[in-house]
Amino acid sequence: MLLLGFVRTVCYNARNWRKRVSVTCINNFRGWECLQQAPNYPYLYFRKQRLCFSSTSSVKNMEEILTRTVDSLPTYETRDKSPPPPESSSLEFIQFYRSLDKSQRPEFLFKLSSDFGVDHKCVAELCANVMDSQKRDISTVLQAEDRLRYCLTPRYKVLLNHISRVEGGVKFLVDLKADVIEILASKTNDSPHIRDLNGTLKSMLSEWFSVGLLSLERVTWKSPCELLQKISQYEAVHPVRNWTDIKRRVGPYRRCYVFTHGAMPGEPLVVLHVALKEEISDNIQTIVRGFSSLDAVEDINKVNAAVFYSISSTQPGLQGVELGNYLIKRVVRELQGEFPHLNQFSSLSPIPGFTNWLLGLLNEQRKEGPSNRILSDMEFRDIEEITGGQAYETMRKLLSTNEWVSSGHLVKALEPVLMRLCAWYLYGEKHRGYALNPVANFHLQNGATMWRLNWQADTSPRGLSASCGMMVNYRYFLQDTSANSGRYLKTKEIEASDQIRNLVLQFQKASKL
Ligand SMILES: CC(C)(COP(=O)(O)OP(=O)(O)OC[C@H]1O[C@@H](n2cnc3c(N)ncnc32)[C@H](O)[C@@H]1OP(=O)(O)O)[C@@H](O)C(=O)NCCC(=O)NCCSC(=O)CC(=O)O
Repeated sequence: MLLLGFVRTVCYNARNWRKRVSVTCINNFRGWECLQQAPNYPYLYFRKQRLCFSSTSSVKNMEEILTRTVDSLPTYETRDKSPPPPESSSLEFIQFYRSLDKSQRPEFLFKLSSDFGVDHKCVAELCANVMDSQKRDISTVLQAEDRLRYCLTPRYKVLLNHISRVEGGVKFLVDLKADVIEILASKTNDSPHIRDLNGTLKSMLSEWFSVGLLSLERVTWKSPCELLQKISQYEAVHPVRNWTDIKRRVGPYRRCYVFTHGAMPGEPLVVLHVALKEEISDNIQTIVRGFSSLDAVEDINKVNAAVFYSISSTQPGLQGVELGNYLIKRVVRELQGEFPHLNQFSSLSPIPGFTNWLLGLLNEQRKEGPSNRILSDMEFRDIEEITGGQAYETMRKLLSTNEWVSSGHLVKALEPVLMRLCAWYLYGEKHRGYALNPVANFHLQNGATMWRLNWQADTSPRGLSASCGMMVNYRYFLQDTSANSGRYLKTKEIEASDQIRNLVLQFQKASKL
């Protein structure tokens, strides 16, 4: 009996025909011959090579699949002559992995990375050979080193390379990398083997997604609807509310650019939104809510600054491949071509995490009692006078609910306090020596200058909750970005403007933290 369409069938695992295994097999319209049971023995056969996995794929299944699909590393001598593994191995691996529950993937990836990785015994032997070869001529040394280099190739890398050649294989590997990143981040399994797998995948993906293999595409209202829809869905910084929003973001005095890759057609890998302004913006509402009629003709004399107001990477698996940095630099060149006189390039960036960091500080302050270490004595008195309550306690309550913005007096009293605290948060708070704030770290890695902190730059509830409404411009002085980036990455030195440095000095004087 041929079963078509999506049906749920109960199958018997061919290898465990004695043991009834409840499995879920989902057909597609081509279907495969339904699982016909012989009258006496519940056994399984297929008309088409589609695999049916137990919904509780056992470790045994994993080992079988891995043994079947992960070929041994060809010998050094036959490394260039060995035939590639059959495509069915790649497809079988992909299908099996996708059939696994999310909770089973760490186990599978651990097995893949630990049992099918580098042959450590062989590496040790070849290390000894390299040492021995030092006494010999250079060609012997090079030969020994090349053998060692080859032996350091994880066995699974051959399969991953072949998976990248099947249709959808690169996207599969990007998603696999995203799983590995998640496993490591959640500490579900932080074995050194999984970390090694992460490194191998990162180096493969960094090669495949190098800037020379990426295509820059400008998104306009005439772009395919599906692409506009994806741009809206992927927007991670200033959510797109409706079609008018997206139409505005690709309309006059706006630019939207994406990187795409031939191996992932139709998929914007990273998205950059730009506002063309007379000067560098200090407020996001004027950009995302600002309205020039959608058919206005751009006046080149009104375009003196390019403001990057949103950049989002759409593929978690490509984290660490630095697509955003490449895209910003490529878009700068594109805009210089369109507007040769353009010489101001800056972001208008959110400051995620500042409000929570400040609330943590206020909580600590509350525990430590009356010692006043965040506010100056006059500020302390002003806030108590305006709120009628204990300064830190009321600040904590008001900042948690954004209520403070409804009081003009309080907004005025808090501006100097919050501006200097936020400048310190961006400039002084560190993680492993680099800027604690991930957005700051991103732009500083790119070589931008922490240029201007803006009060009441994002008065949306989202902006108030994230950073008490403040935003920051990371400015790209093109002639300095390379040196700035090098200094930041090497010595962790942050390039900042006088405004930022003065605010930090004010913080250090007023707050005895
Ligand atoms: C910012 C990114 C596009 C960077 O992606 P890339 O692939 O280019 O770079 P990457 O993955 O190598 O990460 C480089 C650095 O980005 C920083 N980073 C920033 N936001 C991050 C996030 N949400 N998750 C992970 N990293 C993030 C990290 O400190 C990281 O440094 P490390 O690897 O050393 O830890 C992406 O992280 C992202 O989409 N973030 C979410 C949206 C966002 O916050 N965009 C920036 C604000 S908008 C903005 O600022 C305005 C504008 O510029 O347009």
